[in-house]
Amino acid sequence: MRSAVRKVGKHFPTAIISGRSRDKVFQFVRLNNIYYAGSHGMDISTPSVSFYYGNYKHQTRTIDEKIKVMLQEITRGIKGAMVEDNKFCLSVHFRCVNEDNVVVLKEKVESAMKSYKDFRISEGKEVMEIRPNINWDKGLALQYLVDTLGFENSTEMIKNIGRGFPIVVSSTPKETEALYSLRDPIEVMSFLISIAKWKKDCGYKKTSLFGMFRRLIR
Ligand SMILES: O=P(O)(O)OC[C@H]1O[C@H](O[C@H]2O[C@H](CO)[C@@H](O)[C@H](O)[C@H]2O)[C@H](O)[C@@H](O)[C@@H]1O
Repeated sequence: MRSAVRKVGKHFPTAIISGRSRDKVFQFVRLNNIYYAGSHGMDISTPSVSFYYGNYKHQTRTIDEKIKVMLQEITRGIKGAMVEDNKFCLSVHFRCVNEDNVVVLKEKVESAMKSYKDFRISEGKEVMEIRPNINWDKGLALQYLVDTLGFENSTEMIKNIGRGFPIVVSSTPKETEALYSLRDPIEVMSFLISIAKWKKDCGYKKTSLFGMFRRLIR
């Protein structure tokens, strides 16, 4: 998969946008030719900029250590629950918590977070995301990348099509906004290899990217 992403990054500006910390995503992916946006898009690096943090004031952590300690205390009392530090946001995982305790955990976290108006809670896949209460998310991070960091071709593409080419990855049918779907990581990998090869061979100006998408995915 890494080699497939590297190939795509060679032919298209490529970004990985995640709720996880940027460092963690980089540890998984370990490629220098792509953009990374961690902490739900709050922490962005470009391929040309050193990945490592400098000692700059604006890079100080926004997550109050007090909140982390408080959430760790809550999860300690509930079997299977755990807190993950995503640098500019926190996750409270409940995948391994039994059903009855999930309700208890959610109530405790929601109640404790009531005193922290600068933070909000959103829910992911068996995870509560504790995020700064700012108007920023993965979608806005994508828009920022498209508008400012050398994704000019994508801007054109997204404008032309209206919504780009959203693809959901799921082995079962799902209600989503995505226009296309792939079943699993294996299909994702062959899709990535195909678009990189397609761009290498002919470039999207010579043939329709839309047509290519239609051929490659459902
Ligand atoms: O934005 P994403 O890249 O989709 O990140 C969202 C969360 O991903 C991780 O949690 C998810 O994967 C875990 C297994 O690795 C799973 O246990 C959990 O239920 C999933 O939600 C990550 O650990 C979280 O911090 C992210 O917020």
